[in-house]
Amino acid sequence: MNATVSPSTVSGTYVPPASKSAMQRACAAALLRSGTTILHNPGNSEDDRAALDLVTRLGAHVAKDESTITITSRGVQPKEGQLHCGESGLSVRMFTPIAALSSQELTITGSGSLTARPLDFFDTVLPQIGVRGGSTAGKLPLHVQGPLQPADITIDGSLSSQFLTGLLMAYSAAGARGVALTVKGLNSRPYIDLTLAVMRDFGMKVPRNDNYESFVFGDSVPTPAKDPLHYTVQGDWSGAAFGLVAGAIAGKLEVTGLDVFSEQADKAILRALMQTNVALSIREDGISVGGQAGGGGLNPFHFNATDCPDLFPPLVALASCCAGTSVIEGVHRLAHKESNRALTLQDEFGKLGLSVELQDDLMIVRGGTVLRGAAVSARHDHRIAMALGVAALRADGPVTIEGAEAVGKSYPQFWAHLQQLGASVSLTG
Ligand SMILES: O=C(O)C1=C[C@@H](OP(=O)(O)O)[C@@H](O)[C@H](O)C1
Ligand SMILES: C=C(OP(=O)(O)O)C(=O)O
Repeated sequence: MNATVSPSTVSGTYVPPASKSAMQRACAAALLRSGTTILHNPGNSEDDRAALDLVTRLGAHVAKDESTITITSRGVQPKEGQLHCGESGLSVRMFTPIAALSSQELTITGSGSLTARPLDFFDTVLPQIGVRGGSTAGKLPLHVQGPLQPADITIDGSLSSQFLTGLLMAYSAAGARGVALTVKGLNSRPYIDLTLAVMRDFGMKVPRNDNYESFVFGDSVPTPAKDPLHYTVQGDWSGAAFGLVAGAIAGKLEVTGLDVFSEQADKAILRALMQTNVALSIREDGISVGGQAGGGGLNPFHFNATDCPDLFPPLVALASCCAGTSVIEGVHRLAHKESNRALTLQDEFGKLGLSVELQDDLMIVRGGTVLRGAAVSARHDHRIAMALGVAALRADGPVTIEGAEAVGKSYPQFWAHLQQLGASVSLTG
């Protein structure tokens, strides 16, 4: 599908979708408890659907109605030997240790960009916790046979926090006691805060976090959550970052449905917006962004995105409209996402005439000149598609984004939402 976005202004109220990071964690936590969980504001992205399919195959019963999803479980009891993670990095990395709680032999597969993403972490870690199997030359498919036995181990947290998320959940469900997960060089730290928050909300045993270097499971026994457990999935700061940037560069929006106290990493978009001097008001019941007092331009910004790497694409769209050079740190975190995002941002924004320079860990974006209308590609990456769609609002002519359906991975309603805000978007093919 192609999306053609013509220069437009946006206005009105914007409500982002449910966070797939929160939704996938909630699915895992619902699988791990004995009882019934009712998810309110459930997500419907491709990654969310992959997680729901995984919990079904791992033994839970999933029932959907118009506004909720009910998951009934008695813990991990696989019904199938094959697990499919779609394209979701979080699902494969979180559900692999969870699946290995069972003693059944399981094969874990995925599709698209996930088949190229690194999983060799499991080859060194699984044998230390009683799990046989591992990856296929560092990639999918994975083969595992548990049962996983929590032990004191040291892991590398620099490539991705998602492996640690899975281990924390699996250790907790296995009743870990008197053991510690030691982590070297953890990146994407707020995602671990989100994991621990979901575990707490689901009445799971939560380890002590010693400065993100050690997670210690003590002797305490958690109080089980009430049954049925009602859980509301938070609005998505990662998706909302695109809406907030659209408001900042091309109009004025009122954003609701976000928890301003959320643990989500991408809430940090607010810090970058503040540096640009955009008119911004942050309240518990909503955020208004855009419509600069006095009509002034946006200032460039310097932002470290090492712990919130998914913000790079919306930040590049924002930087394209700032008068001067913006610098984003943390480029090394981008190599193994749905695409190598440093290079795809450079190539695709380059077609719009934007200079994106890569210098070691820095991305240098020279904003301030009007983007030109052109044909670009989403490169099978949802966040690249959305960043191009938002930047196109301020181009000098239509921008056609090929492969626009990529948004389905995290935000299927993205193009419809942009249209509802008044943007000219036509979808073809
Ligand atoms: O745990 C999560 O929900 C995620 C963690 C981050 O990955 P890394 O930990 O690999 O940086 C992020 O990029 C991804 O989109 C979602
Ligand atoms: C990288 C992403 O997700 P995941 O790693 O879960 O596939 C993303 O949503 O940008």
